Amino acid sequence: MSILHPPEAIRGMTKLEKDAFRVAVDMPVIEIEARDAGVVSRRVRLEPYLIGHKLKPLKNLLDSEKEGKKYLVFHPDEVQKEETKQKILEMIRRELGEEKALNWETLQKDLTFENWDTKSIFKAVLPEGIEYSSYTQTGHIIHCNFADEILPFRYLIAEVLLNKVVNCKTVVQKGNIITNVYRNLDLELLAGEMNYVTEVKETGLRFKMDFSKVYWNSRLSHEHERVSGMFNNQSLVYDACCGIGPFVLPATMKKKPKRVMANDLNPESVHWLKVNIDLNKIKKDKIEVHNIDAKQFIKEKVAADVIRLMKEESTSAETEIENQKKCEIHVVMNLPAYAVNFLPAFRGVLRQHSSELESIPEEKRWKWNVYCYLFAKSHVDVPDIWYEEESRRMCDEKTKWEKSLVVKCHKVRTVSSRKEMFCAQLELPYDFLLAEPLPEEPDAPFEPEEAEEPCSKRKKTEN
Ligand SMILES: C[S@@+](CC[C@H](N)C(=O)[O-])C[C@H]1O[C@@H](n2cnc3c(N)ncnc32)[C@H](O)[C@@H]1O
Repeated sequence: MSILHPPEAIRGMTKLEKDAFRVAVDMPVIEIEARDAGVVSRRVRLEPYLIGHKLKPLKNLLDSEKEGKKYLVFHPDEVQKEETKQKILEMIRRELGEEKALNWETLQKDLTFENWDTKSIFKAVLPEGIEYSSYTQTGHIIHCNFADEILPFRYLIAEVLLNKVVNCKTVVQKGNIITNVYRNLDLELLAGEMNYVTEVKETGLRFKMDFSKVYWNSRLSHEHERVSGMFNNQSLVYDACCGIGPFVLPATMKKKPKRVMANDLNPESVHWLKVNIDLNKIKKDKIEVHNIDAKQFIKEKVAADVIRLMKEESTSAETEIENQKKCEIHVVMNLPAYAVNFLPAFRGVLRQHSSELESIPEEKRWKWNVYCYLFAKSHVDVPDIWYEEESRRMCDEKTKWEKSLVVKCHKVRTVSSRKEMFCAQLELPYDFLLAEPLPEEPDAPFEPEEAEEPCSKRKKTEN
């Protein structure tokens, strides 16, 4: 444990009282001429020993009470040994000259709430052995996720974050379970202003949203980039659960696909998607937007759109063979708690267009790719490979085809112990798209999605 830590009296504090953080400490210092400060900081390697940035606004160099003098301020943890102190004096003398009178002194300083970083504060406040570090920031909003034993300290933690984290103006707690269909979170304001309209940047694009009404998860930025990077200028991109646009916006801006259609059931998502289309200066006609159920979107909008475009291209004499080859259909369904239930909608989706399809030669029919997000969950500890197998099984159970249509399973992230998020990539053959549809099943219940574990730790099992 460091010599420098907030006073023990604050342990157990549940309401922030900044004054209680004040403590007087003896800082080891060396007084130097103010005019030598530049040489010392440039030429003497003192970084490992100086106080550094951890206790900001306390700095490595402080004014001495004597005219024309400065103190070099050292971290007491780093200069405990006499030999270290000697070594430091020698290092400085080597640059400033042996004749300089250099001595170790102690300078009494008051450290206050301003000096302690969040980690030291939480460590000092929470009962021993309990740690807190799990929060995410979306624009000016910090959202926290608390384990039961930390709940009594949530208001204090929120106040600390509000005071300490750059740009933070609002701290909220997520409702423990996401039950609503739009996957947004029930928010409880813990500190700061009740303003949930915020803006973030992802892959260089601007995303504005009302955080209390739409879904946003910055942890998915890699996945948004991965999938939108798979398209090209001949792609047809259909996002069935588009949210505020993290797949379709970068795809449109960076890959310039032949066609982009975006859909979400939540009118608020659609509203903010349109705001973001404008904000990123994308022409409105580049993305066709819908606000319907994903199944309906697949059956009515996607199928008809693909057939129309494929027919147009197959009859156009100008289409180069090379471009025809690059033409692929990509349907993205990022609603992991439910999207597998949309897979049956693809079976037989082209039957109503079968006569139009007959006029398109097989070699001019475009490949169908579906990116189906899902959660693979286990009740017991299992080897990592189990989650991928479970993802395939979940898709196969829904497509009910003679062979698995899953061509790839990409692990997106670990949500909590025994729960992984996957993106199953399926290739749908035309036999499947023209097959007899399966009898309509009653809608699967919308599973409540438990909040992420504060720290996602998984017990390792043997593979
Ligand atoms: C997990 S979010 C993903 C949003 C976005 N694609 C992203 O990556 O941030 C799932 C989205 O599906 C939408 N949604 C829920 N049920 C739906 C349905 N039946 N049809 C279409 N969209 C739905 C929600 O409103 C939400 O925006």
